[in-house]
Amino acid sequence: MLSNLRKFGVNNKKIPILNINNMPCSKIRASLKRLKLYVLPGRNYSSLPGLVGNDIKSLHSIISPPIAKIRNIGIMAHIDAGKTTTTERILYYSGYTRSLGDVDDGDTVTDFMAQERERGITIQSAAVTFDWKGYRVNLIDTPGHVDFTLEVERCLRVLDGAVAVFDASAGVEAQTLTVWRQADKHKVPRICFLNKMDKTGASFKYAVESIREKLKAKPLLLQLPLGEGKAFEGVVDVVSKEKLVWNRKSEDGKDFERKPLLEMSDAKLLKETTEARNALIEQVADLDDEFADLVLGEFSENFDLLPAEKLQTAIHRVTLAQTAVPVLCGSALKNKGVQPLLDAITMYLPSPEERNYEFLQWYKGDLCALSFKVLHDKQRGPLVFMRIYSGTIKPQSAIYNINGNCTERISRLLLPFADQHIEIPSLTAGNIALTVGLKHTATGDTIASSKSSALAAARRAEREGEKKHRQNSEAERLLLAGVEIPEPVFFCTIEPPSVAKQPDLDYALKCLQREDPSLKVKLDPDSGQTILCGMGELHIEIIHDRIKREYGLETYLGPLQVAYRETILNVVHATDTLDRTLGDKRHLVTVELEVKPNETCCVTPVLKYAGCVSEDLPEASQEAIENGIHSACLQGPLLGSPIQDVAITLHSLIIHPGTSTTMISACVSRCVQKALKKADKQVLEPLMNLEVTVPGDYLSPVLADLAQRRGTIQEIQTRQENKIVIGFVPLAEIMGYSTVLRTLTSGSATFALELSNYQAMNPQDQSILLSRRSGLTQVL
Ligand SMILES: Nc1nc2c(ncn2[C@@H]2O[C@H](COP(=O)(O)OP(=O)(O)OP(=O)(O)O)[C@@H](O)[C@H]2O)c(=O)[nH]1
Repeated sequence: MLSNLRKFGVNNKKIPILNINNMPCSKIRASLKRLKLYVLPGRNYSSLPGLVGNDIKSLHSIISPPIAKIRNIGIMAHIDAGKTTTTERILYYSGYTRSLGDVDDGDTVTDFMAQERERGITIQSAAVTFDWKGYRVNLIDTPGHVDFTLEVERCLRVLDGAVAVFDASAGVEAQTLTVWRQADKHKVPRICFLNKMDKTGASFKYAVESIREKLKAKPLLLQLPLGEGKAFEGVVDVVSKEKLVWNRKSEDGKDFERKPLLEMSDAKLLKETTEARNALIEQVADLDDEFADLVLGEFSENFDLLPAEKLQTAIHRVTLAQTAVPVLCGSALKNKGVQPLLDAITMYLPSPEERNYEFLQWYKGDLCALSFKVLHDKQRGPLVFMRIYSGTIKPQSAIYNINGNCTERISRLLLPFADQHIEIPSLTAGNIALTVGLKHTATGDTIASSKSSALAAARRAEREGEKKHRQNSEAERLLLAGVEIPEPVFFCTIEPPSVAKQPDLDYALKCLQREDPSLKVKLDPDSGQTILCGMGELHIEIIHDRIKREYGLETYLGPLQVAYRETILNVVHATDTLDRTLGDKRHLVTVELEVKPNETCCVTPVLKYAGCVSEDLPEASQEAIENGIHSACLQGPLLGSPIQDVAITLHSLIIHPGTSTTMISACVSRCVQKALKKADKQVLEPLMNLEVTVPGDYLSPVLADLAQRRGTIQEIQTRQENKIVIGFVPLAEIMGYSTVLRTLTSGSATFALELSNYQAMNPQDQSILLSRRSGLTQVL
């Protein structure tokens, strides 16, 4: 049961999404860092400024807001859509910060990093908590760069709702699609914010259409813009039929007026808004039966009489059901439209209790939490951010980590509220907690109150699975709600400055892996070198930089290499015998097996036993066979890359009594390798979906360059002055592309990449690759 239980936590399914684009790493995080959200050494956490004396009531409302008033949200967007700017404004209007930050001013970030170094702490914010009109909002940092796909995925897992930010002049862009798909996967209700309405070329209509067409979503237009481009001055609230106009003299956008639209002064706008409101009511009524009954009953004659609150409640339900998405607009840079966005977040996005997390029923109110970010603080050790789904977390208490199968103790519990970290006595379901003292918990681990509580939950899940005739694996997935770990596609060697520093490097890598499970570290069995495997060039660069910055180690990276795979093209047979005497014991195994291409894609080999073998084979021997096959398939005969898409049938296995399982594994492994060597072999390379957005003038050089990179162009779309080139390109050909693209287009183009699949290399390219590799080997 326990091994089963552990499996719940490790959901190793591959998600084929990744993006390389050497943009600066998540600016949102940098901006949050700039907000001085860090733990000050030696700080007294027990009191909160602003609370006079024993203002227990205020403290209580800060620590335990009613769950219905909590919103756990994230902001997601394509690069440069304005996520950071919007976040800055949100934090400013909510009172979290006292001045408006400027994303175009890099100095402040550097200043902060200098401070960070001075203090010897590594605090990046994963979540900031603030209040807005009586609601508690936990804004969870979702990184903009999809080299950190796992981070995006992990954050989405703990969100109850999200704001998708769009550049109103570009509409839906490549990465919007990627994050939208991820949000779909995790069933996260969303609202859309069409930002940059002030920008030349901004088009509300175009952006809404692209949401409809590309995202296949039903936009609910809750606002209309008052002007576009330079003429943009505010928005019309369609629900309440008011116009919101920002005071031109107000530098920070705090000062705006809400005025009802009047027949006398706004006749045209009122007509337009009334039509938009009627359309909205009909649209919502089509999607929500309860609202349809209300509208058809009392208000069928005149929609104007329908109170705004009734419409808002129905929009909330529709948003929660994800049958449509509310759309708002504004300009974060010009400080317009952000306060109504905050209102919409609290009004339309769900509270934690409105999300239907199926696994909660198995915990029966006992503690269930997901660790979604681990940070290393030199003073305090690891700090773990947790989303509490059910039960209560308390300091000085033991918790059970299901993935790690270990019991750990939380020493302190902090609430990252406003610009403070408040030490608190407990935290309940729906909240985000920051725990101190957990030494083994890693990102993505699931936490229960005790081992017995976790086992009880697993039993309930299994019973439920049986009742519903469902695969147990599904119950496992739901129980733990783990974060899926994508397969890395890049790797390189990493070396410490001296052999004596190897243990320090191992320690640094261990800590970094706890924070970031998409970072894989291996030992090269031949050279003994440490190998780093990551999601992209930027990912590996950042890890390298962090080792230097946070652990004071100057390491050396080998050349970045693409993670190829191998497969075979024909059926092959092999037999092998291992006969060894160790001491007075004879170990004798004979294996006969067949290896053939598998019909469907499979990363790990499919193992079958021929009828005569399976009978009475002890479990330990079966395990030894699986281990042997697994280890043989880790290194293919062509490039030493993992073997995939093969099926192995064991025809005969003769084991001499007393033979150890290690010898069985060794013999099976050798026999599989023998078979693989005999087969016709094929290298598989990662093929990427590529989307380049380029001004029309630069299209030709971009296409010519892609042709040289073995790229295949599928489609070229036109979006205003830009061309969107959509196609495929092998990953090996696109390394360092951001620099080349910048040079080719004077920095005016952007691109997004996503892993499509692994595809067979053509014989010519394969032989070039193999000779290059063997050449390298000779040089070495
Ligand atoms: N005209 C205009 N520009 C904006 C607006 N919001 C942001 N920008 C600009 O757009 C650029 C990108 O803004 P960011 O806020 O950094 O966008 P982001 O989505 O966080 O970008 P990444 O972190 O790279 O994904 C900056 O130069 C901003 O000044 C807006 O409302 N109008």
